[in-house]
Amino acid sequence: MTAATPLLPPADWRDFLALTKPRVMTLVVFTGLCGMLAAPPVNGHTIHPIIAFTAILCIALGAGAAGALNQWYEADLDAKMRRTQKRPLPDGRMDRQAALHFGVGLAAFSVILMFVAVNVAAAAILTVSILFYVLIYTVWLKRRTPQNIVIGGAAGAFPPLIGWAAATGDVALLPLLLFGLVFLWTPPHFWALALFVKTDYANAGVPMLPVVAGERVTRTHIGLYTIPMAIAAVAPWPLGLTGPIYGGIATATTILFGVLALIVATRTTGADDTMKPEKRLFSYSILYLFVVFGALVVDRWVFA
Ligand code: HEM
Ligand SMILES: CC(C)=CCC/C(C)=C/CC/C(C)=C/COP(=O)(O)OP(=O)(O)O
Repeated sequence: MTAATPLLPPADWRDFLALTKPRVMTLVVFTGLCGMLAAPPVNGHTIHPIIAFTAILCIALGAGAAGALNQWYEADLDAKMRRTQKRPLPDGRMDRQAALHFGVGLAAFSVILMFVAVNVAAAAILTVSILFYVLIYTVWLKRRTPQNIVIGGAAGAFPPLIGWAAATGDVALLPLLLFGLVFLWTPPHFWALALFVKTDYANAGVPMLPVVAGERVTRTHIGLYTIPMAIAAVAPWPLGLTGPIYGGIATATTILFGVLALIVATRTTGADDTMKPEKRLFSYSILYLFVVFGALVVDRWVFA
């Protein structure tokens, strides 16, 4: 049943903000910004600061809209998981219709503004990423297959491409590698977390890998995905797409990622295990992406 009831008071602005999953979106927006700042000038011109700001705003609004539509669609699941129970919809602080209108309105606004103020390529990729997260991941795959986050995770990998396209009107090998990096990073990022919130997903009936295939298989998959992820992370350097600053930072931080992932991949746990290595890998995965994308920008601006 829907949470819609005429007795609900109007939702607070904080509830609308919570619908946009602001903490997760900071990294989404950061990768978009770095994709933009890593792009070369076109005909001697870099992107105008106002257009750059508008493009980043559109990525933030589009990602927020996708988060809101995700929460609109899966309020029933969120109500069953401890981690998500206090969100505005399952907690009964907001009408479901309001969340739907907010999400659709924000999505349309972000795409139209991107098209009008920036360019068609960035608007098109933004549209694809919103649709990917909402329709492919949330509606289609999440409740059906443990490969949900592998395929659906592509949604979160688009922002570097959007940023680059906003600056150049085009895509190129470097942003495609960055897409590959985030795409291959998502499984270890998410499965590390899924290992320690497995019961939540089991209670909600979501077929995440540890629930369906067990811990052992999940750990092995974390290890296996880390290998191509590491290649995508370091490849821009030997391919001559970045300089040694990026190369050095990406290599060092990726080696540490590999070590932490290997620890998780080779562990077996007992019933009262505190899951410290899994929590560490999850936290590090977030820091890692911030640092690698930050290094890209530092490298580009130091060697320009
Ligand atoms: C399908 C792909 C993904 C899934 C299923 C996933 C899942 C999750 C979950 C369940 C959390 C815990 C959030 C919470 O407690 O509310 C989380 C945290 C986080 N995720 Fe992901 N994630 C995915 C992709 C991404 C992507 C692409 C990014 C950014 C590029 C990202 C960035 C983050 C950040 C920054 C946090 C920490 C948020 C905080 O501090 O609360 N995630 N992720
Ligand atoms: C530009 C643009 C549209 C970007 C989209 C960004 C995007 C797809 C991010 C994915 C990260 C994310 C919030 C996963 C949460 O999974 P979940 O929804 O299963 O997590 P939950 O259990 O916390 O709801």
